[in-house]
Formats: sequence, structure tokens, C-alpha cells
Amino acid sequence: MAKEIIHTDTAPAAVGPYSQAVAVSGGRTIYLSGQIGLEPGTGELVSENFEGQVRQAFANLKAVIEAAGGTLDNIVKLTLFLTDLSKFGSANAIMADIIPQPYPARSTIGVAALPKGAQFEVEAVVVI
Ligand SMILES: C=C(N)C(=O)O
Repeated sequence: MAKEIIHTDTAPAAVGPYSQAVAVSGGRTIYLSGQIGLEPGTGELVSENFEGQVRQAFANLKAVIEAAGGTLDNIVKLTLFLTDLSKFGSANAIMADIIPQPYPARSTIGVAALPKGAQFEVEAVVVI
């Protein structure tokens, strides 16, 4: 199976031993690594604010999808990770503002902590 590594400088560099995304099936199916609210330029969290982190994480996700030749419409599955599930409603509202309908499949998971002290992480599977 041929794997194509997707990389863009418009999304943050990986903070560990992984690629921003890996495409298979001739580039049609793309598995995206989790994105947190890091600014691509600095590699630091954009804000301590939950909404700011969520919006930046989705912006990073979009940048990687576009680097792979897709759009937000091509997302088939999202996984959200929240360190505070009381922010579930807020995450839903922000996501609905960013992600076009019909919405992708999704799982949301409460976690004890995330890399870099982030409050939110999102990962995706995209099919073009
Ligand atoms: C931020 C990540 N995706 C990670 O550490 O795996």
C-alpha cells in the first residue's frame, strides 16, 4: 500500500513523531493527526481561551485538508477531545459555525489532559 505524507507550513509542525496527515488509496482517503490550537508560526497555543483554541485547531485542520487537495466538505469523521466536557455545548456551537452541513460522523471524548496544555484537540478522516 502506497502512503503519501501530507505536510504544510500553514499548519503547526508535529509536536512528536507523527505526520500532519497520511493519504492512502491514491490520495483519496486521508487520515489527519489531531490538531490543537497552536499557531503555525510560533508553535505556541494561540490563546488560553477555549473558543480561541477550538477555532485555531479547526483552522489548522482545514489547512492540512487543503494541503491534501480537499475541503471541509470532504470530512467524513471527526473526533473531538475535550479536557472539560462542560464545554461540550460551546464546542458544538463553534463547530457548527465552521463545519458545513451535512455534518460528518463524530465522536467526542473527555480526556484528562492534552499535549502542550491544550483544552481541545480535533482529528479527522477525509475522503476526496
Ligand atoms: C498533537 C498531536 N496530534 C499529538 O501529540 O499526537
